[in-house]
This record gives sequence, C-alpha cells and structure tokens, in this order.
Amino acid sequence: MRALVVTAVAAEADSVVAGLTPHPDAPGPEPRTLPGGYSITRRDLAGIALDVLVAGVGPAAAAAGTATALALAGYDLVVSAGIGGGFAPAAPPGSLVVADAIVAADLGAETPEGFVDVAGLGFGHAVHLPPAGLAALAAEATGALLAPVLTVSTVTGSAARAAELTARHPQAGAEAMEGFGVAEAAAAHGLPVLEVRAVSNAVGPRDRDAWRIGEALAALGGGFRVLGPVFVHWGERHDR
Ligand SMILES: O=C(O)c1cccc(C(=O)CC[C@H]2O[C@@H](n3cnc4c(=O)[nH]cnc43)[C@H](O)[C@@H]2O)c1
Repeated sequence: MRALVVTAVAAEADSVVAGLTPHPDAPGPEPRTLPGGYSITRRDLAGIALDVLVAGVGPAAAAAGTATALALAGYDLVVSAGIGGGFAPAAPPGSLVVADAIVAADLGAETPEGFVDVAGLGFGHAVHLPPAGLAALAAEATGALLAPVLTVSTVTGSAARAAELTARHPQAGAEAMEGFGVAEAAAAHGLPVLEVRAVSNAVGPRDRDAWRIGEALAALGGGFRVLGPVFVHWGERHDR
C-alpha cells in the first residue's frame, strides 16, 4: 500500500510526518525534491509507504503538485491534509474534520437566480466522494467530524459569506483551499481520495486573534498518528 499525502505548506507536512513517526527520537526522514521544486518526504510504516508532499496554497497549486507526484510514482490512495476553517458549532478550533464529500464551493457562475456550480454549468464535477468506508474509519479512529469539506479560492471573511455557504451546504464541516484540486488530480489517475482538515479558525468574520494554528497543526499530527494503520486496514479490505 502506498499513499500520497498532499499538504499546502511545509508546516503542515512537518506535522503529518511527525505524526507518522513512531518514536519521537527516531531520525527524521530526508525530504526529496521533485521536478517543479516540490518537496516530498517518505515515511515507511508497517504495511504502508506514505509520501508527504508540499504542493502550495490553493486548488490550482494543489492539483499541479498532486498531478506531478502521481505522474512519477504509483499510488493506491491520495489524501489532502492540512489546516482549515471550521463551521461552528460542529467544528471548533483544534478539532478534526474528515470529508465525506469534497466540494468545489465557489467554482461556477453567479446568476440572477443564485450561484450555479461547475457541474450545473455542464463542466465536469463539483463534488468528489471519498470511499465511504475509508472516510468513516478515518473519522472514527481520529474522533473527527465526518462532514463535507468545501474547497474555496477565497478564505471566508464575513458573516454574510459564511451564511451563503451554509445555506448552500448546510452539512459542511470545514472549508479549505486545496481538497478539490487534489481530488481532481486523483480522479484523473483513477485513484481514491480522502481529505483531513484540522481546524485553525472559525469560518466567519475575519479575526486574526482567534486563529489557533499551533493547536491545529498539533491536531493534524495527532490525527496522522492513527491514520497510517487505518489506511492499511482499509487497503486490505479493498473498500474502493
Ligand atoms: O487572512 C485571513 O483572514 C486568513 C484566514 C484564514 C486562513 C488564511 C490563509 O491564508 C491560510 C490559507 C491556508 O490555510 C488553509 N485554511 C486555513 N483556514 C482556512 C479558512 O478559514 N478558509 C480557507 N482555507 C483555510 C487553506 O487550505 C490554505 O492552505 C488567511
């Protein structure tokens, strides 16, 4: 079993790698550089090799980085991982959200009747669905909320925008900026995808004092401490 874990920035990748490191004093794995300048770090656990990639911020960077890594090696699973905004009250800062749907929430067109997503416009998909069994196992093992995760190109910064997203996606647990890009690249390679987000801030009016990035990165690492065996277990059951 081989999995590609795609993060946006090095701090997220470091937390994931730390979570996948069985002993805190074990020597740290050395990152490699892929064509395009992407940093990737290998972690070998019992039954699974995980490559943790830094692909950049936003759906386009995420798709480009993921597609580059997928073109260079064979994988069985692709995971989008990082921090994100949580929808209150279900996903407070410091909590984890595992996606049961990865939704392109602002890819589409405004019309007099409201927003029409990219699928409604007749261009491909607006939603990618992780394997239900894997998402449920991952949420249960990490204590995460299992809910849709929205991918946006603009971080929500007002109550009005948060209310608009909640009206369109009442079950949404989190928003972030990369999941749909990772999922598009995975789908192009015929691979299953999962998204895991650790909540650093609430989705709503901008409040920099309320960001809990350290707490979220710690939660991300804690999540990956238990996710390696979950991926192995799921891979053995071939619930795809
Ligand atoms: O300047 C702001 O108000 C602001 C608020 C939250 C996040 C940012 C970022 O630039 C981080 C983008 C980065 O982190 C993920 N992320 C974290 N929180 C959110 C969020 O509330 N909405 C969307 N993305 C978020 C995202 O995946 C990026 O990788 C700035």
